[in-house]
Amino acid sequence: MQDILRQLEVVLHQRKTETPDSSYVAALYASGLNKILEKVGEESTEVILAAKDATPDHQADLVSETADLWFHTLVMLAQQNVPVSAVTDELSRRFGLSGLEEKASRSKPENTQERDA
Ligand SMILES: N=c1c2ncn([C@@H]3O[C@H](COP(=O)(O)OP(=O)(O)OP(=O)(O)O)[C@@H](O)[C@H]3O)c2ncn1[C@@H]1O[C@H](COP(=O)(O)O)[C@@H](O)[C@H]1O
Repeated sequence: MQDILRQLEVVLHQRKTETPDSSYVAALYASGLNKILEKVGEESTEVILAAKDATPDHQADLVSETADLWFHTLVMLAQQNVPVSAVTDELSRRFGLSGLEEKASRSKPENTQERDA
């Protein structure tokens, strides 16, 4: 895993014992899961808008908005006590596995779908 993700994860867990007035992350925890999820949704929209921006220098905005989204996603994982390594391990497990093949292995035969409906 990238060092910055590891370092940030340590800080995010440390913030659980700090006061909201001294830390943005502690303030998010104090506001609760819904506020954290709201931020994840908000930052997702900002990433989409930055990616669709047609100006020549929009890449800097896209990088910044993606960093905001990743950051808030990391806060969500920490709040839920899900280690970042669980996500990177899952990506490693999928590495080299065709998305199309994986999707095909998930779909049920038609007659089974009808029976389960
Ligand atoms: N990487 C980040 C990081 N990225 C973005 N942000 C904050 O996320 C917020 C982004 O939200 P918005 O753009 O919507 O701005 P906003 O209007 O201030 O947000 P709201 O008032 O709507 O909640 C800003 O306040 C940013 O400063 C971050 N805040 C903290 N970190 C890391 O987390 C560590 C701990 O932060 P503190 O808990 O504040 O010490 C820091 O040392 C950094 O490493």
